[in-house]
Amino acid sequence: MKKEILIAQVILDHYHAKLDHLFDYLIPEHMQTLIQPGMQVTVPFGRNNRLTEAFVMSIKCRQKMDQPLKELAHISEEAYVMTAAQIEMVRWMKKSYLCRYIEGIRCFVPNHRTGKKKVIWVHCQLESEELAEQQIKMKRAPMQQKVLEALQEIRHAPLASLLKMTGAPNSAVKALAAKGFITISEEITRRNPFKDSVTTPYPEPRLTHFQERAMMLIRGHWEKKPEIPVLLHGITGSGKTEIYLQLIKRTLAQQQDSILLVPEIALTPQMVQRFRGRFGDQVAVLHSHLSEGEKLDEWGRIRRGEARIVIGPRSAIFAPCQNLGIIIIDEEHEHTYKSEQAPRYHATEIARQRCRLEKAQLLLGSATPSLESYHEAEHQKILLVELKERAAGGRLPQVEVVDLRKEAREGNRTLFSRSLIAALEHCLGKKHQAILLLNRRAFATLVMCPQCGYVAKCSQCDISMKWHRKERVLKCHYCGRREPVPESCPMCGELVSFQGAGTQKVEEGLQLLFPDHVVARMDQDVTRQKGSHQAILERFEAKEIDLLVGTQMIAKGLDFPNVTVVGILLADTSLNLPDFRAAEKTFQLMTQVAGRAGRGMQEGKVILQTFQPDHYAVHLSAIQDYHRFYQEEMQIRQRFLYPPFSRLIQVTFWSESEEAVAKAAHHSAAAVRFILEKSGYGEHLEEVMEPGPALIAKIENRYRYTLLMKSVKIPFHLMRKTVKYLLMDGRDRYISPMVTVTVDPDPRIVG
Ligand SMILES: Nc1ncnc2c1ncn2[C@@H]1O[C@H](COP(=O)(O)OP(=O)(O)OP(=O)(O)O)[C@@H](O)[C@H]1O
Ligand SMILES: [Zn+2]
Repeated sequence: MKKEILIAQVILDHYHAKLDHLFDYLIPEHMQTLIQPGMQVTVPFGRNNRLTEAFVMSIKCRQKMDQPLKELAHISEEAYVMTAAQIEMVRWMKKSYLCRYIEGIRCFVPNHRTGKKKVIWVHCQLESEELAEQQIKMKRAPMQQKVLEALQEIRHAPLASLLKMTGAPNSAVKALAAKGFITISEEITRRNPFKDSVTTPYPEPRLTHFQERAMMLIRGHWEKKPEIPVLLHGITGSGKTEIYLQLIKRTLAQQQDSILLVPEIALTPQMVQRFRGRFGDQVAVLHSHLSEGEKLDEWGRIRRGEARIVIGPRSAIFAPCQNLGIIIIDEEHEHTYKSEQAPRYHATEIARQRCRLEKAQLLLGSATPSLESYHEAEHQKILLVELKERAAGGRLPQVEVVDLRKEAREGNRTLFSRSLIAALEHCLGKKHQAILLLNRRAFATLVMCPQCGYVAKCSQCDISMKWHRKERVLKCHYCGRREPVPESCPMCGELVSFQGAGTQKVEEGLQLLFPDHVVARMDQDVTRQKGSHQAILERFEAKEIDLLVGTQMIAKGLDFPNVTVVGILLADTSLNLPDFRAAEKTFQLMTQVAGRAGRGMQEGKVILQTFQPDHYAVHLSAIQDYHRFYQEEMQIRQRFLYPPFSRLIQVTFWSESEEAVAKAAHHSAAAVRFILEKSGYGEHLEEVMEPGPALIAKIENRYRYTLLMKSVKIPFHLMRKTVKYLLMDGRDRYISPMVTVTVDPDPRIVG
């Protein structure tokens, strides 16, 4: 009988585009019983057969070989083996996000180069009486005496700390070991990211009536339809965290793993504290502030099932849980769940795929769900469960909208309206605290009228137009439309370009207004250092800070019952972003930050300052009417065919030469249109928009152009395939080597 030939199909551990495909290697006989898909191997590659790391994606059987093949060199036995589900996910990611195999693989198998950390321990071998005796005998060796004295209490200690504690030299320890009084051992220790923090227990409260009901609905639903996700829409302060805790407790009881995603872990120390307070060491955190060693160790604990609860930002969705029971995504609407680098995945999509493949359950939670998720709930693709009351008893804060146009007409051109100052005085008088939000992400220069609040918008896209200083025109960066800069406001009077003030200016202004109170600022400038977020939040919690000023990083998740006033200094900064999600983002941000007020027993008050008090996102967030906002916004999305009524693909071109980048963008658009026309979609070519300079037209001296495609009539997968075929695989024909191209299917940030 003829023997079968076993062939491993591998992906090389290389990021080069030309190597992004499967390579066949013969599996030598002695490996045939050992090898499995998902394993890490070493293969000879290239003309001089350099040994290269690779991953086995599949194994196939052949009767004969079509061509001579090289043999696998080695199986890395200690390395992580991807599961079948993970291999399938990698294939799916490649197709969906147009990334390379290795980029997908590296999400699941991090490139941990640091080995395990070894620590030398000293163990005392003497019983306490004996020890005391020896100590007396050792008068002439005071250093050895000191070491023994230290060990009397603690019995075991890492060598390094023992030496530090006693001031003794290493020779003293060696001498003691030679006498047999102590032993020395080398041990692998876990680098614990929580080693310096104290965990206070977080006792389980009695669920409120509404929480109880929500739990029942969720559990009942999953008993019948475990594959259908749940959207938990709970108002701010409604106690969603407690629902997460309880669901995870059940999962734990079934010996299964849980993943809880949070938008940004540094901003949510309270969440981690609560989970550690309830579940202790079974909680692992994965995030970018951990050292490589800490990351590796946490990863190992998860893989071995020692830590069954994983908390982390979007990348934690790839945690190596081997028996996944549930994934919970808190603040599911947050844009941080979308990766802005290859692979450009969305954590919620990955979660869905993982849950499907690993038979786990998925819960999305938010006070302001993304339109996409709510839309799915409306169409029964996910189950909507609502929490409409605050858990701790308080009510939602009252919101006062302040019209800054009126304030200006009446002579107050400062950043602080009279209502805001009055509210802050009242708040501080009662020894309460306040949060002030200034969203500074206003990098686009807009044309706006401070008299009436008018903003120049594109008539085709309903997006605010960007002012191009050099060319003296207004441009829509979606469709490329150009318009002259109006000399005067078409609504009333004079036009000025709008400039937002920074948080630092606000901080200074507040300190002048309230010289006897402590003002602090939290934004990216102050929090670049590791742990500084937490330090500020701890001071705020300890009431050492009265007024906290910040960017949107203070809007989320914070739960401080003593905060009774929230000031939103300028709602317009995010409202005027040239992004079709600007209204949605504003509504979410306003609602979230307003939700920080009055979470305890005292009533909260919110002052929302704006030039556009009549904008639906502003007044609907003021009355906290999510449902009406959803309906209004959906009408606009439908009229202009934005997601969820279309799917977008964004191609970005980068180059140091503006000419090259413009040429590449235009050639690419033409090529894509040409193919789509050939495929029979000639009537819908307007779905491939005119390319133009990106919202941030130049970064680090490299010019950026974007090409946006809006799939409505042209099928999304066809568009995606066309883009991949032309602009990625065949890019050399249309695009100069000076230009870098990135493709983002379903972009979250457009521009
Ligand atoms: N069953 C309960 N009984 C008493 N207090 C509760 C209960 N559940 C939650 N709380 C308290 O209610 C407060 C708000 O809860 P939590 O922080 O979970 O709100 P949330 O829904 O996550 O809100 P947000 O979206 O604003 O972050 C917390 O201080 C929490 O301790
Ligand atoms: Zn336009």
